Amino acid sequence: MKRVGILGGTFDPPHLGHLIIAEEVRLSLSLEEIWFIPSYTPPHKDEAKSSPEHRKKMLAHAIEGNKAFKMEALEIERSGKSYTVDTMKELSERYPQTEFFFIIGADMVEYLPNWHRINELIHLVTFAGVKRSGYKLDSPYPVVEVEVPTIDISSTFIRRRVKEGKTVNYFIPESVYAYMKENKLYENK
Ligand SMILES: Nc1ncnc2c1ncn2[C@@H]1O[C@H](COP(=O)(O)OP(=O)(O)OP(=O)(O)O)[C@@H](O)[C@H]1O
Ligand SMILES: O=C(O)c1ccc[n+]([C@@H]2O[C@H](COP(=O)([O-])O)[C@@H](O)[C@H]2O)c1
Repeated sequence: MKRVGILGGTFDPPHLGHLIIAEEVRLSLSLEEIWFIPSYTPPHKDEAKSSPEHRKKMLAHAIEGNKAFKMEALEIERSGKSYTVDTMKELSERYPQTEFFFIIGADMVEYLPNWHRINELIHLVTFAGVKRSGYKLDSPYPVVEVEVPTIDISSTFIRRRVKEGKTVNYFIPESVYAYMKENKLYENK
């Protein structure tokens, strides 16, 4: 079986925290690839500030240069609320010879009991949980904990800094920063 990690997210915008957890989990669990899946409408939080097209382009910039990183944009193509169970059902049917590991930060681990059709989803993926400051990794659902240095960066932090007119140099890849500036993203949001 091919072993593939999935990192689903809003990526509004993608940042170094995303890239570091993806690479660290890939190495720890000996995964061949990481597929980044940008959501269309995040199921349980406010709508993204940037459009799916902008988020997709920023993500493409963020993952360029790592051959093991791919983007799978099926949630954007499907539109509507991006429930993970629908996504993983589709991918499991499309790739029956692949074992999927779904990477989640501790904020999402705490939230797992509220996920849509979670009892179905746990049979489709193995959750790989990573620490995130302010959250616990405890869950009534099976989660494999992967030791990753705690990176205290979030998209909310990046958006807030940009709105305040401050630099976000070094927190996001340069190419993502250039794209954000070119398109004036987050300056007034
Ligand atoms: N710094 C981080 N450390 C660990 N996990 C993270 C980190 N940033 C994001 N994640 C995880 O990556 C996935 C996608 O995150 P998402 O794209 O929503 O970014 P975010 O920084 O949490 O965004 P926001 O601040 O807008 O809520 C989630 O499972 C989230 O827990
Ligand atoms: O399916 C659900 O009910 C569900 C609830 C919360 C989050 N998720 C998924 O978890 C990933 C991270 O979510 P977020 O909100 O941090 O971008 C993303 O792929 C979401 O679709 C999924």
